[in-house]
Amino acid sequence: MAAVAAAAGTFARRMARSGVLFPRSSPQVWPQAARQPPGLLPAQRRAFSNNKILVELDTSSGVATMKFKSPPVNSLSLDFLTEFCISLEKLENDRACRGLIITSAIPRVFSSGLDITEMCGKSTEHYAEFWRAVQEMWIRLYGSNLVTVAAINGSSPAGGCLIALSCDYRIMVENPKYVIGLNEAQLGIVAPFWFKDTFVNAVGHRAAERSLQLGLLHSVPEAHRMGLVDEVVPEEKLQEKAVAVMAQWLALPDHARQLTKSMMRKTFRTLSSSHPKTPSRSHFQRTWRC
Ligand SMILES: CC/C=C\C/C=C\C/C=C\C=C\CC(=O)SCCNC(=O)CCNC(=O)[C@H](O)C(C)(C)COP(=O)(O)OP(=O)(O)OC[C@H]1O[C@@H](n2cnc3c(N)ncnc32)[C@H](O)[C@@H]1OP(=O)(O)O
Repeated sequence: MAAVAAAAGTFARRMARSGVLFPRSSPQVWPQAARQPPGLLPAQRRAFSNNKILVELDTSSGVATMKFKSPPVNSLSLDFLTEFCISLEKLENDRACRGLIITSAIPRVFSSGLDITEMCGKSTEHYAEFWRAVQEMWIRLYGSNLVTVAAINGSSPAGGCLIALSCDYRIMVENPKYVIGLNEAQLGIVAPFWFKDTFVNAVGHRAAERSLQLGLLHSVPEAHRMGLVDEVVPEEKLQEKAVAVMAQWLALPDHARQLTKSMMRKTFRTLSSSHPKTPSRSHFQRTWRC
């Protein structure tokens, strides 16, 4: 328990160093239209970047694009998760931003999920901090007030699938090599209940039961059929489609859409307020034999 508390403190300090407020306890409601401060020339584009993620915000449309750029496979390391939360928080605090498209700059992979090297041979404190960061990523993305669209341009197993599932809409590139799903059972581990719930919310109980027990990674057409992704497009149409979907969602009044989203996703507050126990060191070691 002390380790969990220490990890919470460490993660909070990492976020605080970035200048981002932490944590935010309740959803914020943003103005309906992107606004520019009066008297200033509108800067159409703003960008910020770190060594894991690139973010570009088009202030005229209010749409930001977040590109994962952490070779080789955009695995979700502690550093990646921290940068993700910082970037998301910056966008949420930017009154010009209303929507977020998440995609990958790495060919053929959206995200390979949690970084396996973070779960081997580390201290109890590290596991606690890592797990805290995984939860925080999900809480912030699933509970975000922004319209979030996943433009999935590569394989997306496990934690990568969770990121996509946490968005409001998923568009995946049609490619016979790409797969998506929660394959934890194949790895001999159990997807946490909030991974499971997010999956069930997208595909329904029966499809989830089968997919999760067998740890299936689905082809793109199969993922589309079962509702795991909402749309499938050729690679060259992905950006255009993501922008079009975003425009459709942003056409609604923000407050009504945001409150509806918050109502539909209210379970996230349970985790947010209770942060379940971090898996123990022996659990990690047993699972990965390290
Ligand atoms: C977890 C501890 C136990 C208990 C806790 C309790 C409950 C919940 C626990 C866990 C929940 C976990 C969710 C997860 O996300 S676990 C991670 C699952 N991820 C995977 O299974 C993906 C594995 N990777 C792949 O399938 C493929 O790599 C690919 C499809 C993403 C890409 O294929 P490529 O052919 O393009 O690339 P590769 O040659 O396979 O890989 C290149 C390179 O990258 C390394 N790598 C791949 N995935 C990961 C990863 N997730 N973390 C770290 N590193 C990864 C791979 O080893 C290669 O490295 P080298 O070049 O060999 O050095």
